[in-house]
Amino acid sequence: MTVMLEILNLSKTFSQSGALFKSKAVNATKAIDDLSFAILRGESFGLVGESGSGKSTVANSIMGLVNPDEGQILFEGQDLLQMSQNERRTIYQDMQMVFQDPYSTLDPKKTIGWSIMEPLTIHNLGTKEERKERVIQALYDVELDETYYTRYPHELSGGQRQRIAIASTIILKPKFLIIDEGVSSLDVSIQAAILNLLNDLKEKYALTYLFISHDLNVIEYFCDRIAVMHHGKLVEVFNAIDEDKIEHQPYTQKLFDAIPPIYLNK
Ligand SMILES: Nc1ncnc2c1ncn2[C@@H]1O[C@H](COP(=O)(O)OP(=O)(O)OP(=O)(O)O)[C@@H](O)[C@H]1O
Repeated sequence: MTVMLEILNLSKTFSQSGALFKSKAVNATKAIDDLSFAILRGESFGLVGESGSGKSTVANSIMGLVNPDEGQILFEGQDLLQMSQNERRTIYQDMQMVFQDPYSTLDPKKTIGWSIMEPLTIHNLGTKEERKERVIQALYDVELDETYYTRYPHELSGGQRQRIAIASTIILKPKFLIIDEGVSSLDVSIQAAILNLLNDLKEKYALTYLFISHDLNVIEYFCDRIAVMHHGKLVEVFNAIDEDKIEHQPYTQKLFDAIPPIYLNK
């Protein structure tokens, strides 16, 4: 398999109180610290770590929402950090992110159809009729139907809202999808349904996933390879299938030990 996305020596420090304190280490948080890993085309790559370990900073750096201090982010060999705004805009049709809280990303005053169509509108893709057709296709892709086109976010359950968030990313036909805590706020049975949907979409559209969660149990179920982060650093990367055959780093073992026994199907 070829490499789709490569992170090389990426670092980001946030100054807590603005530029005034930038030079004082005590007021700065090193959110990511010399991080390197590669995601292969067609895999589901998991990034796991406790809250504050730097996972969202990695996702936000990839999506251009955070400016890293150092390092490279290579997408199909091209460094995103060296690109112009225009070049990035084009590449973000191939890379999309499903955010943590779908309710906050859906405009409560707009119909579901409008929200799913928005990326097509922003990128000025297709005629009005073609856009509507693509929205309806995207609704069916996430196992909803066209009656949702005219509904509003408050009429939907958490799981349905997450399906809408997924529909509004796959409508651009991306190659690479980041899912940041995409199922964390959902009940366990709904989580499983969304994960199964993501697996179906992966197959249908040949997607590659970066799946981010603090929940090792979910990551282990869904991902092919797993990277563990702690205090902004990479602890280890391993194949999910080898999970119980290898000796893990103590921090990873601690995360495994914290999984409640009811979730362990061994
Ligand atoms: N915009 C910001 N300004 C200041 N500090 C930030 C900012 N974003 C993140 N941080 C800090 O960087 C560290 C890493 O945060 P990040 O959100 O990347 O971790 P995370 O693993 O995704 O955690 P969570 O699962 O809680 O979102 C934390 O200490 C956080 O407080």
